[in-house]
Amino acid sequence: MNRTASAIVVMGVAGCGKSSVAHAVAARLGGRFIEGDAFHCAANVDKMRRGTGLVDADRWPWLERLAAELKGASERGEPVVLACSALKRRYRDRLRLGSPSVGFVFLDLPPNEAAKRVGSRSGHFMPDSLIASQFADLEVPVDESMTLTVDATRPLDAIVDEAIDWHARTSRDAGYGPVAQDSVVLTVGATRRISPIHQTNSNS
Ligand SMILES: Nc1ncnc2c1ncn2[C@@H]1O[C@H](COP(=O)(O)OP(=O)(O)OP(=O)(O)O)[C@@H](O)[C@H]1O
Ligand SMILES: O=C(O)[C@H](O)[C@@H](O)[C@H](O)[C@H](O)CO
Repeated sequence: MNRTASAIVVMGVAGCGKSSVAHAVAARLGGRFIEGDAFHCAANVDKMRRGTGLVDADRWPWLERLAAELKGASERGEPVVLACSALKRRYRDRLRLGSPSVGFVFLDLPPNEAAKRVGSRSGHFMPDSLIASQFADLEVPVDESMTLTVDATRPLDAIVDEAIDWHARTSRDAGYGPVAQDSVVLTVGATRRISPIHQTNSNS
């Protein structure tokens, strides 16, 4: 990895494949995998296990911890791939704050598929009754910097290949040089630049 996308956040609703994809992408890129769920406090996990969705106040301290992880990694030049729901635009902007070159891979999965995946796994705290609230909170990334949207119904290997290819292309486009602050918005097959990066970040 290089400083253009020193960190990748794999995002989306419960069950969309964040951990599976982030883990595989980290292994392919030689980066560190971070499981965002491991940074939730016990109260948050208990809340979800009991069938109540998290609200902003529950998520902010968690996002602060994850943002600190990304910032530290960015300062050390350590490549990382984080699995984190990052459902809302302002959550993603918080993660961008300390490491502006972070890229996002949004795993786009329909609600029925997410419910099926969450319902069929065992030993996880997340009940499928919370899928509706995940989609209620989800703000799909549109015109956000360094963001790839992937059809998460595709096989895992194909998704990982797409993410790796996107990372390579954004890195090549940025050329390691003075354009590293540019934003690259990629929707499969089409790349366009928006510069500088802060023009595309708003606090919604
Ligand atoms: N592309 C895929 N196709 C089919 N099944 C998948 C795919 N990716 C992941 N899965 C399966 O879906 C389930 C959820 O995957 P995973 O735990 O990676 O998602 P997640 O978004 O991290 O979930 P959560 O945030 O709820 O922990 C797992 O059983 C996993 O094996
Ligand atoms: O922001 C949130 O509501 C949470 O991070 C959830 O997305 C879960 O932790 C995760 O998906 C586990 O199923």
